[in-house]
Amino acid sequence: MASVAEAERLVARLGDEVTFYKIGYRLGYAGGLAFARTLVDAGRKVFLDLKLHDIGNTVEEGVASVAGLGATFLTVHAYPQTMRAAMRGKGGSGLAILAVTVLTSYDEGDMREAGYAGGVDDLVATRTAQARDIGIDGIVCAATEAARVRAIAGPSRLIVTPGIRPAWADAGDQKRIVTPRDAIRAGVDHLVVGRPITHAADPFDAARRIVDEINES
Ligand SMILES: O=c1ccn([C@@H]2O[C@H](COP(=O)(O)O)[C@@H](O)[C@H]2O)c(=O)[nH]1
Repeated sequence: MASVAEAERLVARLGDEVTFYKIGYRLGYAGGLAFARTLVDAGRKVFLDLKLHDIGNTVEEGVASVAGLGATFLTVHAYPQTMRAAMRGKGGSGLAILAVTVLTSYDEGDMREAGYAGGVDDLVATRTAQARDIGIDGIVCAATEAARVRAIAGPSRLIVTPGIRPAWADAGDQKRIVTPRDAIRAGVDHLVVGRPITHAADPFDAARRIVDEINES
């Protein structure tokens, strides 16, 4: 979403079909943080996908600022310093910190290009174990990794998966994609669905088809 006005129109169009909204960079940098508060006040849940990563002090102070907005989730990259700082920053707020392991737009070739010697699965596993040991609230990974992540993270830590693509949707720049049905069957707690809904000719119909697929799984 490019603007709060556009986001407001989408929220109105989706009505009660969608109760949990993710706000990313584009809207976040265009008034989206104030809009998050509006959504929370309207009874919606908000996932702030800000993917913070910086020196510990900066992350801690940034998370402390965001913690008062009433959002449910906030993402940080799954680097140990960053995760520890985020957990300090959230203090006693109800904000859950989610650690992004390896972006779902990365495959093995992208890992090599970025300078990693190992593969996606092993880095997701390593970062999940570190996140668990730090006490992070949830893990962001592809649903293809959900079973291994669950085994490492334990039964109560949240698993949140972007890269969700119904069979009828384009993959776009996502490389590790899974259908809503297969993600639910893999034991994922929350599915992130963006363009299959926001770029659909009829977003309400797209959201309903995805909800139906989840409910039939
Ligand atoms: O590994 C990650 C972490 C975050 N994302 C974010 O999720 C949405 C996915 O949107 P789609 O349009 O459904 O591809 C997007 O905002 C990403 O920034 C991710 O895709 N992968």
